[in-house]
Amino acid sequence: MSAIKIEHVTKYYKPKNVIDDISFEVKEGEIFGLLGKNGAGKSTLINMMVDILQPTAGQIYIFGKPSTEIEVKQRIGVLPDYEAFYDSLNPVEHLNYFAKVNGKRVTREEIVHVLEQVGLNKGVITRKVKKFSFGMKKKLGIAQAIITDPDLIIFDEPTSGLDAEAVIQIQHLIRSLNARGKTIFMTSHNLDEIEKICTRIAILSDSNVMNIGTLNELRKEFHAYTTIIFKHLPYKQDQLNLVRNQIESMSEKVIWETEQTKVILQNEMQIPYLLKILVNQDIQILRMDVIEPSLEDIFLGGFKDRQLVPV
Ligand SMILES: Nc1ncnc2c1ncn2[C@@H]1O[C@H](COP(=O)(O)OP(=O)(O)OP(=O)(O)O)[C@@H](O)[C@H]1O
Repeated sequence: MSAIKIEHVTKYYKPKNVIDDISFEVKEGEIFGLLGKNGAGKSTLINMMVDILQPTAGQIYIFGKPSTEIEVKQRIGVLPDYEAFYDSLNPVEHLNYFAKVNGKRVTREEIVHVLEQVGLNKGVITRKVKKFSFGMKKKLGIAQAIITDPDLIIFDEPTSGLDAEAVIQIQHLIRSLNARGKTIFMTSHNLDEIEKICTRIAILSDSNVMNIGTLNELRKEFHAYTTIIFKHLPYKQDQLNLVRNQIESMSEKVIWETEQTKVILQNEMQIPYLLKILVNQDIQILRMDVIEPSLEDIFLGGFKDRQLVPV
């Protein structure tokens, strides 16, 4: 069953649709990453999923039921893009109250355990939230998203503003929640993070999900370039002439150096052909590296019809 099903959803904010007729599904058990530039509509979409905002048109289903149903809401935990804490409570009191309001009883031990998981240790959990730093509030928001043990957890930029150690801790937590069967839907501006953690990725652009897939599928879809770098003994002059003609006829771009050649290919299926050229000309290869395009190359390189610029 799909954990999230978005069907022809539109959201109009004067003077235009910020989300314009988008449809996609997130399967149970996925870590699904939503990418988009500032203002692309990621938070608007999340707020519609959790029924804080109503779509202008379209339907959203969570675990097969309309997202407006109360029993569905109880299966979702969310870290929104805004803060909603009671300043005068400490984090233990806050999570206890939050869980109660959502119809779940949690023990103090469970709360302390969740706070530890997000990096809020015993030293700070008796402090009032109003004294918390930005990063501490972000961690509390993550704790709030998971305290009721929901099946679907939605994180809007879970690691933005956190220090490096906390980022690693939260990424580890997201993976371990997923390993326990939780479906994760997250946004992030950290492309390395999305690349590292997410099983599938959607790119939201101009109010439409332009593309969805695994990193490998996106690489193919965006015609991302593969770079081959090989180190070799210096070419002899006659070798160089022959190799140059053949490689330049198959490659987007070649950078020739005395003992290293960098070949940019549009298609990894060209690699065997490249190897054949080198072997036939008896080039003495010492080392070879294949550099796959990263999510950053894909995202910053442009969308479907704009191909990436080779480096
Ligand atoms: N209440 C509102 N009224 C009018 N326009 C709004 C409202 N909320 C958001 N918008 C507009 O909708 C668009 C999408 O905003 P949204 O916050 O969803 O983007 P985002 O992808 O989450 O951006 P960021 O990465 O900066 O958080 C923006 O152009 C924003 O100005």
